[in-house]
Amino acid sequence: MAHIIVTEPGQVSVAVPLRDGLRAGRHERNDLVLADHRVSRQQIEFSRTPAGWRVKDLRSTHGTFVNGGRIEESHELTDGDRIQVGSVLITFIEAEVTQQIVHEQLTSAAIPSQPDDGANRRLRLVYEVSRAIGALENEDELLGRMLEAILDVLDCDRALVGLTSGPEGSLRRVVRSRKTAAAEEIVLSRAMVEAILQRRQGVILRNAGGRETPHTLVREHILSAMGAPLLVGSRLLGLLYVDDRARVDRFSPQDLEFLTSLGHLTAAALEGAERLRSATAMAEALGAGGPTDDLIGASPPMLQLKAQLHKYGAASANVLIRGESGTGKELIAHLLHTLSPRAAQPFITLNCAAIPESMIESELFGYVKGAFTGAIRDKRGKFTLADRGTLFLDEIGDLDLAAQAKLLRALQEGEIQPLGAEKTHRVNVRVVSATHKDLVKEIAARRFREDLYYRLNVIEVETPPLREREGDLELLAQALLQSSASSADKRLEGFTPAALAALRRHPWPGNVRELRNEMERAAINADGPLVDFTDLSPRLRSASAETPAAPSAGATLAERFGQLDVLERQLVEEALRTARGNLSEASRLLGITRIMLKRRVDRFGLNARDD
Ligand SMILES: Nc1ncnc2c1ncn2[C@@H]1O[C@H](COP(=O)(O)OP(=O)(O)OP(=O)(O)O)[C@@H](O)[C@H]1O
Repeated sequence: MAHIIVTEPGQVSVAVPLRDGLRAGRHERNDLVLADHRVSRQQIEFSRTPAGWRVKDLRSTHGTFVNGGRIEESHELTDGDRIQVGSVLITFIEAEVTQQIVHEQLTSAAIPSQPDDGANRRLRLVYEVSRAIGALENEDELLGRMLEAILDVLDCDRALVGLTSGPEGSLRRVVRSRKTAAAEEIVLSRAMVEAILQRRQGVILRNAGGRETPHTLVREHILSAMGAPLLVGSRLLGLLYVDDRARVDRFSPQDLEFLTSLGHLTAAALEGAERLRSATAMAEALGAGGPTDDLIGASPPMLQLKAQLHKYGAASANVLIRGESGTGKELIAHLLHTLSPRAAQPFITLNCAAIPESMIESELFGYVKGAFTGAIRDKRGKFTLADRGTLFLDEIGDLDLAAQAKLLRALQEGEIQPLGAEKTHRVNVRVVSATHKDLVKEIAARRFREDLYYRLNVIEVETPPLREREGDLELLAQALLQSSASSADKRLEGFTPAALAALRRHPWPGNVRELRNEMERAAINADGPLVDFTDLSPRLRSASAETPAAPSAGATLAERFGQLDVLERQLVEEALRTARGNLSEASRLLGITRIMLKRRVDRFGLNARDD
């Protein structure tokens, strides 16, 4: 049954099963009462549709938002949708949950004081879990408390939460055991973990000892085990696992159903906490300014990127930066170094695509005199030069397999051996690498080593392309123009509307690098004070699909002259669209008088309004 997870500020998250016609609002007659002054008395209604579920806004005063956007009237829900009303967050979950548990949870304001039978102990656990993770402060400690409660209720030996946020693709674990006070090492069955994570379903081991029992469980003397995924929407955060060494068939299908419900609840709370952390980091990043000020951009993906840089700069883990060409990968690698404790040490760059295969090893590790013909003196490699600092490996996807094997060894052992040297020596290097290639595809095509990928990609950062960064184009164009103008010793104030429109129309496949080149050119061409359409490159003046085709060379003079009308009409239409039909505003955009524009509007029979 589908359900919603309701998170009110300062309250525990509560899971509520959905039913057709369920209403939420401030009035106490609602099925779900939301005590928030920005929620209307009747705010929203959920209804079933042939395709699934829909949420309808009941003409609320402050509106209903789904995934950040205000809904017009109603919205078809998909798994994981986040509905915001006032300060209340409601997450829609399509997956199955145990109705009994979630329903009881909804109606219990406090721990129930009924006889302590199995069902009530479970209910109490759900309550405890909600309370613990709702107040999420120290994640590990609270997950630990939840696991202790699970051990108690399910009466089994050991319990574990494995989070996929662990280093290098491994699971970060929180473990509790009934027998030992110390956190016991739990060896998980790979087959079970894969089944849970890949199928995204709960798995239960019954008849342990049978021929199909996974080897690890037999070796570890585990007689019963079960696990469930931590899923929120389509996002997999890890798994919940319990086992027992005393009894066979310890867990029933109802136990698994119960564990699965807890998995949903835990995942929703963990994700909520993660969002809070990233919002806090973003706020800190925005307030902090500092080195990331060099990274121009205020669009949501750029703000997120800046927050990530502040968060990851201080870590010493390796970082892989992915992104299209010209999106600022090198700039970001340098910022990661500047923000790190290694900032006072060297930042060394190697472009793997620019070095011939035969030389890559000596570039990376260096050589000693006499190592090969022409090695007339010792040469230090990039690893040695970057010792205690950062090594930036650009275009890592272009490294050949032989060099990948050597790089992997250096990263695994923290030691390098220059060509021809007898001994290895230790180096302490943080590797930041970058690529525009999809390394997962490269791994599948056997062109990139998977083990190296995990070594490099402890933290992954993605640089967004310019076309996805709404509003950044203008910011970047202005800043890059100013820096080019001052190098050319000119004073330029900005752009004419026609130049700006051409900049906005262009798709910028070469991203910021292409824009920087364009601004250098414009600064040279422009006589000032504004850069005009004619100062831009021919590519910008003619490449856009919306720009009318240049008059064809073979046409007569009269035909070509006639085509001017087409261009003029398109520009007038565009200006009117931008100015929402306002004549004065549109004439200002076109740089002509209002009367001149009115004459053209009449000639083309267009609609416009007087101010
Ligand atoms: N957000 C930004 N703010 C200011 N300048 C930027 C920004 N992004 C990129 N640049 C500038 O654009 C140019 C290209 O950036 P950079 O060389 O870092 O891109 P890249 O992703 O490493 O490209 P490639 O993959 O082709 O090597 C540089 O001059 C860089 O300083």
